[in-house]
Amino acid sequence: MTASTPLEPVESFDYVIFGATGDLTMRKLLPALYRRFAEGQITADSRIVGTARSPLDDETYRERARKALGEHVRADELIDATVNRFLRLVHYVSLNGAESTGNWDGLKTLLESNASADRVRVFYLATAPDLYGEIARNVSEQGLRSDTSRIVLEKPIGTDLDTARKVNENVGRYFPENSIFRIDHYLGKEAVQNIIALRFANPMLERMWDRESIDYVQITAAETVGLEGRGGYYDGSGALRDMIQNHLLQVLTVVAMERPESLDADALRDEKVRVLTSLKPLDRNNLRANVARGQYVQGTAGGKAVPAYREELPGETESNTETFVALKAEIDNDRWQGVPFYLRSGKRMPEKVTEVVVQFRAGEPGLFGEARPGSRLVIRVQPNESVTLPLFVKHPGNSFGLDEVDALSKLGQPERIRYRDSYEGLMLDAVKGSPALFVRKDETEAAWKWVTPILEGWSQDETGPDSYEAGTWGPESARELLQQAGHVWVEDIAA
Ligand SMILES: NC(=O)C1=CN([C@@H]2O[C@H](COP(=O)(O)OP(=O)(O)OC[C@H]3O[C@@H](n4cnc5c(N)ncnc54)[C@H](OP(=O)(O)O)[C@@H]3O)[C@@H](O)[C@H]2O)C=CC1
Ligand SMILES: O=C1O[C@H](COP(=O)(O)O)[C@@H](O)[C@H](O)[C@H]1O
Repeated sequence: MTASTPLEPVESFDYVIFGATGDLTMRKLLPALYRRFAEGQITADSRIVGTARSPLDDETYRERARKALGEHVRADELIDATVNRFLRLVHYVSLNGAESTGNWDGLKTLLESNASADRVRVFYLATAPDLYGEIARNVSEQGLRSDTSRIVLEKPIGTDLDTARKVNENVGRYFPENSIFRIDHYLGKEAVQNIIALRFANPMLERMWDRESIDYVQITAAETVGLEGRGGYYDGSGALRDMIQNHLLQVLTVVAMERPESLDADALRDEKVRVLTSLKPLDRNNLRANVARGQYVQGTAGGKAVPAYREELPGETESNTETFVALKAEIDNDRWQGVPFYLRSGKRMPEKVTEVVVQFRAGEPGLFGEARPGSRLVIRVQPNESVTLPLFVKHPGNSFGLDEVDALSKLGQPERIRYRDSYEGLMLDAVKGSPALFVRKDETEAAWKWVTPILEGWSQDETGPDSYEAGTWGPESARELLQQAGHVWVEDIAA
């Protein structure tokens, strides 16, 4: 299997991962670095230094890493000799990142050995976010931060506006904003980046991308999985914080932003912030009409009976955490006034699908009889990335009957081309110091500013989430949300 374009090697680097024994590192970060190493983008003298509190030596950590690659990299991408060469890059330092005592000297000695002073250092924080400030402080005060250092922050940045500001402030004391890379892996997805190309490289679409032509937009990120052992984290989070505040709002900004002056990081991010700050506020006064929340009960997933959310939680039965959210967002600007953006994400849905559906307005009655239904542009983010835009054409024969055909179908790549995992490109962008696909401080705070009143409204509403059966598209209230405006979710159109 080949990848889309050959990759240029990046300069040698040291990648220090805090939280190196955790799920994210094992499932996403190490596999991403391995794949880029296998493709020749990472030089053999680069180093990947895992740190966590667990007392492990290099060899034990490498064996864990080998096992993780075996589990999370596809068999046809795993080559023993390449894995062995990759593992030579991997080191481990046992360290409590939140404490100033401990083996910081060990980490420093390792980083300073056999490396020039200006070698790029990336500190990737894959721990709980309440440790970010302390880790940033220690990295800085222990003299590990250089002019060519960057710090990558995993989501979630806080749990509401106040805590997000604190995380940003605490990290910002030790790292300048241009070296802080807030990762949102949805921005690393090819099909999300492709929305920018689709909108601004096709004058026809660019001209039609507004309230004159577009009736409404749907952005769905549906998952079939439930808690997957992450109940401790998820129950304190819920779908709004876990998916909407970050991933879906990021997709929304890319769909809705004005044409940026260039593709430079700040030009793009300025436009994205403008979208976020133009979102009409949702709060307890208008929540019921604009937001539906749900929690799954027993049902079926992948042909198997699955338990209710509350039964999946360790020892907890009364949780009111939402595993599904659907909401209507409106953007208060000239381009989008009156156009609903329906956002929806949930666990235990019938299928794993992330999709943007742009519903164009219906036509007038005319030559072909009744008003023609509006076209629907469907941008499939995952799986099977594609873009489809059905058009009506004349049915072959003497009469003017119509057929619907996919005029623009499957921009997805030929079969043998591998769409790279979203973490791969982003992790290497951090090495290159390219922040365009990372979230700026004001973006993350603007997103929290919009989301926090929803959380506050819910906390004052004792009704809790509506139930939905696992394996369905969420509670009835999600359908009703669209029905008010005569709209329907895409699966109901197809049904
Ligand atoms: N897992 C996922 O799919 C995703 C996770 N995230 C976010 O990434 C972060 C990590 O998630 P995940 O890997 O699932 O979490 P885990 O609980 O699996 O891992 C946490 C890691 O942090 C380490 N750790 C905890 N305390 C300290 C400390 N004081 N100093 C140094 N290391 C410490 C732990 O190791 P030890 O106990 O040995 O110290 C462990 O390696 C979280 O913020 C999560 O929300 C974001 C997107 C997806
Ligand atoms: O950030 C997260 O994303 C995943 C979904 O990511 P995807 O790339 O598979 O769509 C989600 O399962 C997880 O709960 C959330 O923390």
